[in-house]
Amino acid sequence: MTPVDLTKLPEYLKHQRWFAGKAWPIKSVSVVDHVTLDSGPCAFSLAVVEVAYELGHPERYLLPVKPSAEGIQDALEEVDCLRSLFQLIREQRSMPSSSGRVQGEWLSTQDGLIALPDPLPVRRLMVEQSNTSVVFGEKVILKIIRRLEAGVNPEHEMGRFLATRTSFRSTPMLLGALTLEGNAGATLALVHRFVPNAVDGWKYTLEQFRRAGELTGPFLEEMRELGRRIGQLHHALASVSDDPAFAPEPLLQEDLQRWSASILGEMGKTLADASRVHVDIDNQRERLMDHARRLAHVTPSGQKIRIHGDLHLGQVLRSEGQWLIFDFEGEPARNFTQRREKYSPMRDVAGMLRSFDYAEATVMLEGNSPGPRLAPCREAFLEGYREVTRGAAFLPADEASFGTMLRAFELEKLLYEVRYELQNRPDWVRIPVQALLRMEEPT
Ligand SMILES: Nc1ncnc2c1ncn2[C@@H]1O[C@H](COP(=O)(O)OP(=O)(O)O)[C@@H](O)[C@H]1O
Ligand SMILES: O=P(O)(O)O[C@H]1O[C@H](CO)[C@@H](O[C@H]2O[C@H](CO)[C@@H](O)[C@H](O)[C@H]2O)[C@H](O)[C@H]1O
Repeated sequence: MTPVDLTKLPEYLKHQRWFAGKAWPIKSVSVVDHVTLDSGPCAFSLAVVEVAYELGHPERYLLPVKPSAEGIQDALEEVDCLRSLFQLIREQRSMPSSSGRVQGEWLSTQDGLIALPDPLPVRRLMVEQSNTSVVFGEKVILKIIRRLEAGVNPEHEMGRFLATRTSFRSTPMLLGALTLEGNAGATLALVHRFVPNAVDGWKYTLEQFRRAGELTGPFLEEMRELGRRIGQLHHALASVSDDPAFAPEPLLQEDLQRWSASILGEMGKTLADASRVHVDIDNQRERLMDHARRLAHVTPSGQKIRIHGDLHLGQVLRSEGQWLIFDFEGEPARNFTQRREKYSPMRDVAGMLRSFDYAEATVMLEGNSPGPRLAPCREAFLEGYREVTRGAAFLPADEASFGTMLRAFELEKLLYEVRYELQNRPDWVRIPVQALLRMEEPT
């Protein structure tokens, strides 16, 4: 018997913030796996539903639901259900599902020994996000993943790697996870340490940029510190050679050629779409293509390593005078296999630099006066990064290659941002478009 009323599901999904398919007509929905949890004070089911569209690929979603005569009731609205879900992970329980198995995982790390209050206070996080997050006892945060993808979840994999194989601690540590094994296999939920009173780097930087005059010395020192943290993250990600998913690999000419070709390919479609709203962008095509072409001709040096993959100011937290890096899931528009590819760490550096430009553009659009913000911020961040990565095997060996790769990856990120904004925040497309227009001739 299916735990969800399938006839009501299409309408229900269309009203959920996390449902990505609102714009497309649904052909059918089905439950591909489910498990019922009825041992605690809240009986509910975890159902994996597949949504087939009239056009395009099917998608899978996780629905924690309670039986209800009125239709579909989200179990995550009930404190008892949330506690039961968390306990499943904490107690590492394993339960058969209709076509596989649900497995709770709790890491046996120092952080995993965390003591939690009993009864456990529960608070739903009310932020705009693509998943659902819940804070327990102000000490741990459970993220219930809504849209499920096949394959190894990069956030789960990276979190486990950092917690168990490295000494990198500038991240809210992964504590546990809930996994569905079998045909519909996927990571269903993740538990991390909760960072109290944290401000995300985006809000933090905007506040500083909004202040009149020059950026303060202490803020620029914080940006240098952020650069150091990212450098240390790259050292940690490159530190293990006995795990094929993480072992650094030499950067080859064919990697550079492949990345260059991929940027050129993305450019074709992206600029065509962008030129519908910004006519002058098409005139820049040749100049921009040159940046991408040059990447293919860099003399290969350095390594490919696992990287954060979607690094921007919204992926770092500022708490108690420290930077913490989080959200290792990679770019949402790419599939898990692409997100887990090893890359040059310069790609992360480029991502963060793009974020400073977004912050500058945002404060200018708000009507703040121009000021020397962007260049000092970039310089401070790069200084910090280079300070801790000097001579690192994963970086290009010479300055010229460093510069060419950085510009090519900034271009790649800019094109990604154009596509992201066209789809999600059309008013903001001008931010990456203006930056593309400003990009200098390659030297
Ligand atoms: N460990 C944490 N400690 C404190 N706040 C967090 C933590 N993890 C996430 N958050 C907050 O929750 C928000 C959403 O988290 P995120 O992992 O980015 O979810 P999603 O993948 O659904 O976007 C973040 O922007 C941040 O403000
Ligand atoms: O946070 P996500 O992992 O969902 O990342 C996506 O959304 C980001 C926006 O929230 C987007 O980032 C872009 O906008 C940011 C300002 O809002 C800016 O700081 C980033 O530099 C810029 O790329 C990100 O690209 C997208 O993957």
